[in-house]
Amino acid sequence: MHIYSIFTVIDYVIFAVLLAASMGIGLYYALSGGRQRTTQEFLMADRSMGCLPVSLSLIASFQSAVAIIGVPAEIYTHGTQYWFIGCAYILGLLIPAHIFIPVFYRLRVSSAYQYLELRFSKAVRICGTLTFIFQMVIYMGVCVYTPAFALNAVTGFELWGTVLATGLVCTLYTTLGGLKAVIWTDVFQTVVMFAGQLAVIVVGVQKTGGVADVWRKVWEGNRISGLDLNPDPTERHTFWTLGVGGVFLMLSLYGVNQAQVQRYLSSRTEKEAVRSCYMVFPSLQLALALSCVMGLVMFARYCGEDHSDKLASSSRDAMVIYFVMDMLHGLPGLPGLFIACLFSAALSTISSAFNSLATVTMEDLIKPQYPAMTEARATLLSKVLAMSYGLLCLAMAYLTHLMGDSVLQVALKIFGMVGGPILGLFCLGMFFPWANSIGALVGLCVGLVVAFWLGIGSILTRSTRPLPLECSANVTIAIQTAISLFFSQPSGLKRFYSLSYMWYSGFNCTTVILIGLIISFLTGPTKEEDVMPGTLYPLLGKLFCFLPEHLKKKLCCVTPLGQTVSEKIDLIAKNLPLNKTELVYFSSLCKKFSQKCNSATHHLYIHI
Ligand SMILES: O=C(O)CCCC[C@@H]1SC[C@@H]2NC(=O)N[C@@H]21
Ligand code: NA
Repeated sequence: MHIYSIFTVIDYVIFAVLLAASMGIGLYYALSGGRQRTTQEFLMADRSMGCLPVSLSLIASFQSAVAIIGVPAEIYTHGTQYWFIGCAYILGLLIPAHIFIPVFYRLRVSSAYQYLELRFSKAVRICGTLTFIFQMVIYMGVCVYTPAFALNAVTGFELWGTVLATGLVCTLYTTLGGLKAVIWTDVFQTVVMFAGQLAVIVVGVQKTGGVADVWRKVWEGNRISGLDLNPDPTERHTFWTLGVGGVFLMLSLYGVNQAQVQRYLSSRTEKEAVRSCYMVFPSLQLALALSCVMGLVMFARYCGEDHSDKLASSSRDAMVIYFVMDMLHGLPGLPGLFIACLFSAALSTISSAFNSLATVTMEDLIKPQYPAMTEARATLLSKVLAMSYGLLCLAMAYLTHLMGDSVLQVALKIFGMVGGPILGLFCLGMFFPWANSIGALVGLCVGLVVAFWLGIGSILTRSTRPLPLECSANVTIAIQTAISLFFSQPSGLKRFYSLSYMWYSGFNCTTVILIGLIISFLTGPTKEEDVMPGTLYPLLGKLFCFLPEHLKKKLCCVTPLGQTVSEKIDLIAKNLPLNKTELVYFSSLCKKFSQKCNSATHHLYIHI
């Protein structure tokens, strides 16, 4: 039984226009520019992108329907504690901007996992790539499934037909238009996403009696959580699990995830890439604020009642759609706008995932095996891969159907369980020169095993206790908390399983680094001079900058960060005994040289 069949023709038109616009952008990039004939264009957008589209595309990659639906459900059930994840965005973006981007950008890699071969070995690169593929395929399944399932639960909007339509449109424009199409559709879809959420908030506040009324109800309903500094790591959401554990989550996404690294590398210069990372911060805070406020307005609207009886599913996620349709029905076009917002969020994430999966499969798994492959065949194969990943993710959507739990929790657990160990692998390589490839391999494997042991263990023994829904329930909460404190405090393994999922990224990253270092020292640590230049970041040197030079030498990693080729040429040019005319001749010589080399050195220019 479905509550609302409120979709008027105009709503379907708006949804169709969204899909058509995305297709249009994809076709435009398939027929313009280099017409997607080379992998440099198809996978790297010719490294010609500006910081604005890149920054909006960076947001879109990991802001899908999961956040649009899952965050309001989270705020409605547990209060605004989740909002503190915004504190993790500061370090979570500064570290990628000043550590990961320079290393990746100056190595001129196309995929993040090429770094692993340069620093360790081909085996480490392949394991890193396969882990990434595993993570993104499951995550894509959640992203395709979420909007279709939520809509079907409330509005009877055709479920699998929607999943199919979304998946096919997305596969088509990603396959036709490559990274340029994906980035520009992400820009368009991010705007639609913000518009849809804003519409729900404006109408919702207006229908719930205005801002003052909403504030009073959420305040009385104890939904405005204070700063919870409880150090207990098994406490689901505290300032520490969100603000500190969240930093590791952000690093695994915005620091080393291929979908984001590819965007940094598609920027026209390193400065543009760093600038796009900075520009992500305000938009990410806005996205977080919009979804948290939506959850508060929803609480103000229903604080006491529980409508799950009326819905086809008892999950709070479906409740969010019920709230939206309750607010927007009778306003023709707005339900269609929200549907467009939901699917824009989903499409922009799925297309980024497809494109990054096709890139790593080509760059890390196929090209190294078939170096003689022609450009045309390689590009064709990339397109076939994008199509096959599209179909695979439809299958994963069905798997999500079986996962239960809140979609936000599922997505964040996947990032923690799989993204965390990958982050550990890169940190091991960049910050610890002694790490060798055996250590890296064993560290990654042990990290993944421990991550899945913890993740699955927590699912089997879970007992999240949502706050009571009554509006003014201060007394019962106090009693309930006292009771839970008295009975809880599980010990031993159960305590291990009850580690907050927001610590998974940090915990698994640390496991990989520790195991990796132990194994490296046991099997003969790498000497600093044997490490490929440009693959180390002198983090320890910077952290212990107060130490005397000889000790830092002992601690190693005082090597300066890899210089760009142009910096090296400048250095040479300055030291050469050349006069002005000879310098000009030298620079024209370098330009000819760089045109002959492959694009890897195409920014070989000289400042005179
Ligand atoms: O929305 C999704 O698809 C995944 C859930 C959010 C992923 C993390 S949470 C912190 C960071 N901020 C975002 O908007 N996305 C990532
Ligand atoms: Na998205």
